[in-house]
Amino acid sequence: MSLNPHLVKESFAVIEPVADKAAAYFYGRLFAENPHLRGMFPPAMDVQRDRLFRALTRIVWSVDSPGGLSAFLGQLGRDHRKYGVVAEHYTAIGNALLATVRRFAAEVWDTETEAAWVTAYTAAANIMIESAEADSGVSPAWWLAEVVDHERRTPDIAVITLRTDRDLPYLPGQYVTVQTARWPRVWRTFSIANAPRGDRVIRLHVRAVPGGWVSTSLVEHTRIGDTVMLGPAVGTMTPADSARDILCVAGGTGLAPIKAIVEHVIGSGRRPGIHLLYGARRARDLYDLADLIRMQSSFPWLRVVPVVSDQPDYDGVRGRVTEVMERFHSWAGHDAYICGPAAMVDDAVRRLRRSGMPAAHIHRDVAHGES
Ligand SMILES: NC(=O)C1=CN([C@@H]2O[C@H](COP(=O)(O)OP(=O)(O)OC[C@H]3O[C@@H](n4cnc5c(N)ncnc54)[C@H](O)[C@@H]3O)[C@@H](O)[C@H]2O)C=CC1
Repeated sequence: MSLNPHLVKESFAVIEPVADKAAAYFYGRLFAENPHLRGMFPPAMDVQRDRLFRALTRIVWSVDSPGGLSAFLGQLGRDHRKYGVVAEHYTAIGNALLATVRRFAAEVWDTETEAAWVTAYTAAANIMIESAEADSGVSPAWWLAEVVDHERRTPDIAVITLRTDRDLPYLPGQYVTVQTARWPRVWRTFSIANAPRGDRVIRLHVRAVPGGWVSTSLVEHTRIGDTVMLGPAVGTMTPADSARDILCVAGGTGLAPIKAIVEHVIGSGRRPGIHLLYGARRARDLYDLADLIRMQSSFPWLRVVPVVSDQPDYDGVRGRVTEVMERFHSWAGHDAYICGPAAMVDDAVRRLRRSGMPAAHIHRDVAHGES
């Protein structure tokens, strides 16, 4: 059977508007047919449902660009080891998925569409299974990490320093999933805010999101000496191998991966000009400014520009960080790294593309929610 991306996409487009219902049906069916799998998932499934659809959407819409997709699936397969997922589970998940798309895309469903989904799912599952198996020979499924420092920089933002029990390999700009003792089986993603130094130290910037289980637990209920669990590092916004100058645009705690990338570039011995536009709603939310100013004073090629959007009496640069980015400078010839709220990242990419920056010079990660 050959892959037929068109049929997969066409049927998926019918499901997207009813994604919530389809995800609820998928999990209902999965657990009804395989009750033993329920224990692998958290008690509350809302975030899990969104995640499933975000991953599925990404897979389906890139099903005909196999290069990037197989890297994504490989990371997904490795990351799923921490849940205890093994090869047999993929059959159960595939059956539930097929039943779901068959039901919700009934208006366009036929035997050819079914064959296209079976082929696509089998190919995707095989990549995930193979990469998990290859990884199991060389890397643990998860890491334990001790909290060695916990700084409450604002009432709702903490900078948390962890030391992992074993080396956790990562590239600057990547992120990890975190589970706290307070919420077993609930994993949330956070970017690593420091470049790797071989000392097993990982720093996270966490904003306690209202109703966010893990973020609130990390900011408000975590102390030095506590232990958390981490999944493997994933993510594709990593430093480009280029000689260009660098534009960094960070919104709120989206600063974390940007800081890791800047640290890496400084440590690499290169001397590119780096502009770091750091946006926050109010001056007091510029929770890491003192550290960035220190970096700037030891590396004269770095220019940090704090930008405040929602405080009219602020006496520095005011506005949304993306607007300031556009009126500030010409960014032609730069590499851009962008991280923050999804709408901010989209807006920055749109403005840079409009100004003529090639897509290949714009580095961003597909939004990963924290809460
Ligand atoms: N903590 C972490 O490790 C990471 C967090 N993130 C994401 O970064 C985001 C950070 O959120 P907050 O700190 O609450 O930031 P925020 O909502 O306070 O926004 C910070 C700044 O971003 C800009 N901005 C916000 N919305 C915009 C829009 N619609 N258009 C243009 N510019 C806009 C403004 O300049 C604003 O001052 C979250 O969505 C989080 O998921 C991403 C990667 C890592």
